[in-house]
Amino acid sequence: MGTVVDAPAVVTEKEVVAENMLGDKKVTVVFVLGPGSGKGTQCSNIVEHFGFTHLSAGDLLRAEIKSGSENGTMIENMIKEGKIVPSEVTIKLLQQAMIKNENDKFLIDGFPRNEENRAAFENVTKISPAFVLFFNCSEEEMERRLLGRNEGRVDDNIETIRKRFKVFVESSLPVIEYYDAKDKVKKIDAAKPIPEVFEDVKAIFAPYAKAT
Ligand SMILES: Nc1ncnc2c1ncn2[C@@H]1O[C@H](COP(=O)(O)OP(=O)(O)O)[C@@H](O)[C@H]1O
Ligand SMILES: Nc1ccn([C@@H]2O[C@H](COP(=O)(O)OP(=O)(O)O)[C@@H](O)[C@H]2O)c(=O)n1
Ligand SMILES: [Mg+2]
Repeated sequence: MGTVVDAPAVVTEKEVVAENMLGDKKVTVVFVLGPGSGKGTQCSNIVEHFGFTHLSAGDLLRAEIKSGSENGTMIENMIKEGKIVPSEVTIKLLQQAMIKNENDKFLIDGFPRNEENRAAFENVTKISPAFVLFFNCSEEEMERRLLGRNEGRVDDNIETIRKRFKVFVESSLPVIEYYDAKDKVKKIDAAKPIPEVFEDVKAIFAPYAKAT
């Protein structure tokens, strides 16, 4: 009896996800990092001047808690401890928000916070950031800003703030180093007053100026 040889596998037409495409739109994504450094504050300015849509991973996670989602309790516990929520949860929220929005330019604030966030986002979405905006600020200044924020956040207390900074150093800095090796990091001195920080931000975003 002859050996039965498997027929060569038919090459099925795989769904090819093209780089930086979201459905049929090509998107520009900028990651914004640096804990308690004024990311949200500066993102609002960028939205106003350069026509980006601001997506804060932290805000999306907090909205998910409020919506009564089945993941709500888990997310709340992670935030209270300053820990990073599993990527699948955060990426789903970011992806949904990008798909829902007609814009093609997004500021993704507070993400990717660790290697798992970074790798999973690139694998799932095939989107690479145009660059990473890193607001650099000392731990002391970050503490001062977060303790004065007064938004009633469960994680803006000294104990959680210290944990968040430790997580930033251990988990988020390696992500910044990863992109720095690709020459994609634009580091900004965030210790200066808000308008001065925005002057530096403006210089970086000039190529994305809205056509008037
Ligand atoms: N350059 C700055 N100097 C002083 N305070 C700032 C500056 N930028 C932001 N803040 C204040 O610091 C707090 C944290 O800012 P926020 O934009 O929420 O930071 P992040 O999103 O990085 O945590 C807010 O109360 C904000 O008003
Ligand atoms: N990619 C992310 C972003 C936020 N988070 C959680 O949300 C918390 C608050 O994030 P945030 O970005 O709103 O905080 P700030 O850096 O803006 O003060 C983090 O400390 C994490 O617990 C997360 O798990 N994964
Ligand atoms: Mg913020």
